[in-house]
Amino acid sequence: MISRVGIIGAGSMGTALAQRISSRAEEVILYGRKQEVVNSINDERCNPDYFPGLLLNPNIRARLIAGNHGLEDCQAVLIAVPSSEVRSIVHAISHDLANKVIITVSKGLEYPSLKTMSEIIFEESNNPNIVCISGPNFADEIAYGHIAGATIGAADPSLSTMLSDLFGGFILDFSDDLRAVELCGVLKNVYAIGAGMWDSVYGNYNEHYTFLNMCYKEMCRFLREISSDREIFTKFCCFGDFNLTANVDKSRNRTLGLMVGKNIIKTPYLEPGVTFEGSKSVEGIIELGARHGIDMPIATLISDVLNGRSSIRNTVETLIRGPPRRTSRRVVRAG
Ligand SMILES: NC(=O)c1ccc[n+]([C@@H]2O[C@H](COP(=O)([O-])OP(=O)(O)OC[C@H]3O[C@@H](n4cnc5c(N)ncnc54)[C@H](O)[C@@H]3O)[C@@H](O)[C@H]2O)c1
Ligand SMILES: O=P(O)(O)OC[C@H](O)CO
Repeated sequence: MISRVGIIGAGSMGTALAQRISSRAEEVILYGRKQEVVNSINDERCNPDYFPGLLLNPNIRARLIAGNHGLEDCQAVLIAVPSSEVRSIVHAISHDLANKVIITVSKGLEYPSLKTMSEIIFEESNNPNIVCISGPNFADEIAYGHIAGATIGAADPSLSTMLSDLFGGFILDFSDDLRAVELCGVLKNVYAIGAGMWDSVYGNYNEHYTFLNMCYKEMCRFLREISSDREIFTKFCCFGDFNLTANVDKSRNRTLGLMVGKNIIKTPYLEPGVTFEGSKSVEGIIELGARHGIDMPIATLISDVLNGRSSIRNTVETLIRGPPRRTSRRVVRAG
């Protein structure tokens, strides 16, 4: 039984999971960067930055990440920061991670190493007891106790059993291919951006679901090559999270695609404080596909638009009609 859990990252997902699992643990310590947020969580049981209206459970305590006091007393540590921060954070707390279960929820890929979060965590901590939790999981709905499915990805089945109780509030499925579960979360963010881009040009239902099917086909082609779990396609980390993020405007990745497609923001862009994981992992997913001999035309087009190498309309035309054919042009001279 895991009685004390440390959660690194007092953001939307860290706070939401603190609320959700604190009903199944003796204590949850939420580590944040801002003293005022730590004070608010401890004094008013509220995280004003993310869930100002939510009264947090009384067994959630907050501490500053600096010094990570109390982490040594936790049986499990959950990493809930943007993927770009995982390596530096795990490196900083690695001495406190021995003999613990480490849980990652970050849906990103390190570039240019192309390593997943669990690969980074193992490199920095030398602790193999790593589990990924991933699925159709908007943090606010997690925080407010709504039903949610999630896949527990773990190479060691005993870890899945250990976490089944802690995450018993979720509807769970399981995979022994931890890396494949993580890569589902990376892929779905990329295609969510693409769905936003597409829907900014095409608003009909047939067009929307035609593109969604094209994305899911490419995602499954990738997973067939890299996943040892032949059932991954129907699991919450894959089908559920792909559909949630690509279809729902609450998704930051889908919203990014909509804003780019509507020219509301130009790329490359600086979005301080907002976690857009897909834009940081699209290049890595294309390169990882290439390493496995997998062509990723849709992810490539998404990258082209994100990086200003193509417009969304050209992208759509290319998707529908294929690359432009070279036709011999007869020049008719005027006069
Ligand atoms: N929000 C969701 O619905 C959701 C659901 C599932 C998974 N995730 C994943 O969880 C991860 C975290 O995303 P989020 O949505 O919680 O982002 P967020 O922007 O809501 O919160 C990120 C938090 O991490 C903190 N942080 C950033 N760098 C840090 C550092 N170096 N040290 C300590 N704290 C640091 C920030 O201050 C912020 O509080 C992402 O990979 C995301 O894909 C998010
Ligand atoms: O807001 P997004 O696009 O980062 O998606 C959040 C979660 O990953 C949904 O499962």
